[in-house]
Amino acid sequence: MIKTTAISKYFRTDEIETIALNGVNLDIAPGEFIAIMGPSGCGKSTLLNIIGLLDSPTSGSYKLNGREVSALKEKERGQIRKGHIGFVFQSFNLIDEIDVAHNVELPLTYLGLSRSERRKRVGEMLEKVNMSHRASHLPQQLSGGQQQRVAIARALVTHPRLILADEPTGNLDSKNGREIMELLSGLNREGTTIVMVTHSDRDAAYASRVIHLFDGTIVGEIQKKQ
Ligand SMILES: Nc1ncnc2c1ncn2[C@@H]1O[C@H](COP(=O)(O)OP(=O)(O)OP(=O)(O)O)[C@@H](O)[C@H]1O
Repeated sequence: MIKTTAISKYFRTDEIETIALNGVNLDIAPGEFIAIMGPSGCGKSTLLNIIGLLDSPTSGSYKLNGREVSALKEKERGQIRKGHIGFVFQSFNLIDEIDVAHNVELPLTYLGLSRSERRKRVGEMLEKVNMSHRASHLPQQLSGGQQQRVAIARALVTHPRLILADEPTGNLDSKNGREIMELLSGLNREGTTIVMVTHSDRDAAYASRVIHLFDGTIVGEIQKKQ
């Protein structure tokens, strides 16, 4: 599903050049649950952003479902993202001014679905994350764990085959964090591929494979026995 070959990413600001990724080779099959770990600044978010087509590599090849996507223009990258990739962030990134149902509906407005189809999907997703009873609340009226469940519903509403999560439990207490991990784990069992950046060994324990990054390079990998 995901194949990167010798991916590198340099950031240039004035005179300083930062090498965020340095020759990353990664092969992820459909249905895997990957955790990416490593110290602060080692390139985890950069790698996730490239996998999610939010950014392009400076060099190297990235094939998503067999298609070379490393050098696509932002417009094309956006089109692939819209229907195929769901994002979950540490800070939830919900829109404060609109209620839960409208937040979850947002990604569907770009897909040209009818209003009734959109409503149906939003209802299904809120049920899945156990948030139907809060559909007309504003995000700020919810706990952190509830906001993250809404964010996951929003990531799922387009039925993506790939979910990318950047420290999804980073702002949650351990009980809410565990609930979010159980939710992601259940989605993975249903067939969704998940790539997650995490600092937490407890969260990484849910993954089928853990990849360790250091200074922009993969330095180790642990495959769990099934
Ligand atoms: N837009 C940018 N411009 C310049 N440098 C950047 C940019 N984004 C990231 N970097 C640099 O690239 C390196 C990798 O950053 P990245 O955010 O991928 O690390 P990370 O492993 O996710 O860190 P953390 O665990 O602290 O979130 C860092 O040295 C960072 O300062």
